[in-house]
Amino acid sequence: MTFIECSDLSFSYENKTVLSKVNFSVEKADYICILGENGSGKSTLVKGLLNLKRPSNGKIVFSKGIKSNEIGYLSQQKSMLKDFPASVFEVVLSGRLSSMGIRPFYTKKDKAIANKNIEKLGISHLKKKSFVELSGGQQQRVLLARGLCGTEKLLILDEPVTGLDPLVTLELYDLIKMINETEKMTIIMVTHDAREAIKHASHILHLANKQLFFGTTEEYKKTRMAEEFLGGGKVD
Ligand SMILES: Nc1ncnc2c1ncn2[C@@H]1O[C@H](COP(=O)(O)OP(=O)(O)OP(=O)(O)O)[C@@H](O)[C@H]1O
Repeated sequence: MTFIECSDLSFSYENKTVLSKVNFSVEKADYICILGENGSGKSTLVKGLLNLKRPSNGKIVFSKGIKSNEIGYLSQQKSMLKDFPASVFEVVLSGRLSSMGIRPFYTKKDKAIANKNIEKLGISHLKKKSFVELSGGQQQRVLLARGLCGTEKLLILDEPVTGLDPLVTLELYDLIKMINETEKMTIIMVTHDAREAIKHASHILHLANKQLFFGTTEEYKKTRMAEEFLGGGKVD
């Protein structure tokens, strides 16, 4: 099932085009990694997918299977939430906000969903702790649980491992892969870590202010671009 179809997309800031000619589609249970150098347009595209920025050209079409408020989102670690004066449970529960519409309170169902995701990510023991007292890796797990509270279909992650140590980074990648495989959760992830990306992703979207490549990871691995981007050496 196709969730999102992007055709001939461009984005501009103050009439300056920063991304153009983007054409790709997102199918249910895909794991798409968006690669590219700094300033290549990755975050701008994510803003477009989250309906936070309007394309200057082309269109993003959501299928009947998904609405734009059914997308979970986890941003870079430098997120404002790092200083959020709240417990782990409250932070995770706040992931239900986008699904609440005009309803001003959390229901039992919202709380049950928060608890389910806390369990899924193995952070039940941290539930009552203050979010600001956690390690970077623990905070990112909490924010992943929060992102999952907003969706059962599509999770967008913008550089989720930035600033984490290598071991915690691997743990987080494994968790994301587990969610993709066991829940059939569709994943779109922006990352600088191309080597890890090609280990996990089903598809690669490579940007350089335009679309350089979109296709399966297997196809991508055969390209010269992949070799160069991965800094030479064997692509495994
Ligand atoms: N709010 C803004 N106003 C003006 N220009 C912007 C704005 N946000 C981004 N840009 C410019 O758009 C281009 C693409 O930026 P974007 O943040 O999408 O790139 P990126 O690939 O996500 O980069 P990084 O890997 O450094 O996060 C850059 O040249 C950037 O300077």
